[in-house]
Amino acid sequence: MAVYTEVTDDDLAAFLRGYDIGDAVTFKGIAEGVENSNYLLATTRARFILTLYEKRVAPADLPFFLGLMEHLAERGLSCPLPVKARDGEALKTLCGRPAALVTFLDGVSVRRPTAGHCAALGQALAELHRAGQGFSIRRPNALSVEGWRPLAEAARSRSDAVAPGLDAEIAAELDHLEAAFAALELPRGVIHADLFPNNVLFLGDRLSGLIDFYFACDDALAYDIAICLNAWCFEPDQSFNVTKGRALLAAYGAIRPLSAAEVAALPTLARGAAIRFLLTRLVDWLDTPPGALVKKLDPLEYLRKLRFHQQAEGAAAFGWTS
Ligand SMILES: Nc1ncnc2c1ncn2[C@@H]1O[C@H](COP(=O)(O)OP(=O)(O)O)[C@@H](O)[C@H]1O
Ligand SMILES: N[C@@H](CCOP(=O)(O)O)C(=O)O
Repeated sequence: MAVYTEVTDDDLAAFLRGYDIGDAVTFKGIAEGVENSNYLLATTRARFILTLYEKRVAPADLPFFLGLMEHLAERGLSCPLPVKARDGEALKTLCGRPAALVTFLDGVSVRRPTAGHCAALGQALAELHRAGQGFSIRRPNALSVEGWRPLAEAARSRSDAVAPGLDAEIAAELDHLEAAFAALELPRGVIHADLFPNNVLFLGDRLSGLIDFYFACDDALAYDIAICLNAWCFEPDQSFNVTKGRALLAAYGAIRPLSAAEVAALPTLARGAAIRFLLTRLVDWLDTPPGALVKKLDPLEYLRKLRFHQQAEGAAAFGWTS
């Protein structure tokens, strides 16, 4: 579920008086999502998403997220556009939480992406990276390599209960990745950092929008590709689908060609992307109390992806062809 903060009809009416977007017609909580409280609002003029930012989103980061969506939308990317209130501000407070309205995007996310979906995703990711150029606010990636060991420490005494030997396996991988990442020098820019299938909308086979920019940050652009290869191109049996990887990489490269250094770095970046989601899922797995309504995501799915990358040799394992 993703309605942590209940908004009453009176709260909503008072909130909407600050906007010039018509009167509320329907208002309902959205079950999907993990981080924030989301509501679908239809007014006499249009549909919107109302988000109340919950505890994992630092209020100091909100100008980055909202400003980024505005920057990308102005450059033609199909992403939510923050709606400004009568006072010109997009960031407001509602029920004691930071809150914002953004435009609603049509489309549905796909559960089982095809190679065609992966190609559309690769193109949109490259377009996002291009459109992000020139965005003036900086946000370091708190979940890049410097952030992984603290997560592992937070799980440490308990991770072997999730899988025997997991703590030692994570520690050895972090030793490897900390050295490998330190040696990378790659083009950087704004990345989405969580562009999983649930954050990409399609109308039929056409990609209609990208959502959920609340992990976006500055990092190596190719790290975003690695996150997507992990999230889009593994099959339910945990085999990597090279056809999907090739489709994603080729479509990305047609818009923003990869440098030789980026191609060479893909296996390392994919290992990093695997441990990043392994660790955040592991901490959530261990810290979420029994009976909580939030759906817990399986950390071991990402352990299996990590093991695949440890065995893989070069970017050809992802379907890369020069
Ligand atoms: N701008 C939007 N247009 C259409 N649907 C949206 C939009 N933003 C969010 N949603 C819907 O709300 C759900 C949760 O949003 P999301 O930003 O992924 O939440 P969280 O950050 O809490 O994970 C999405 O899966 C999607 O169904
Ligand atoms: N993509 C992450 C979880 C974050 O969920 P979202 O609803 O914010 O996209 C994972 O799979 O671990």
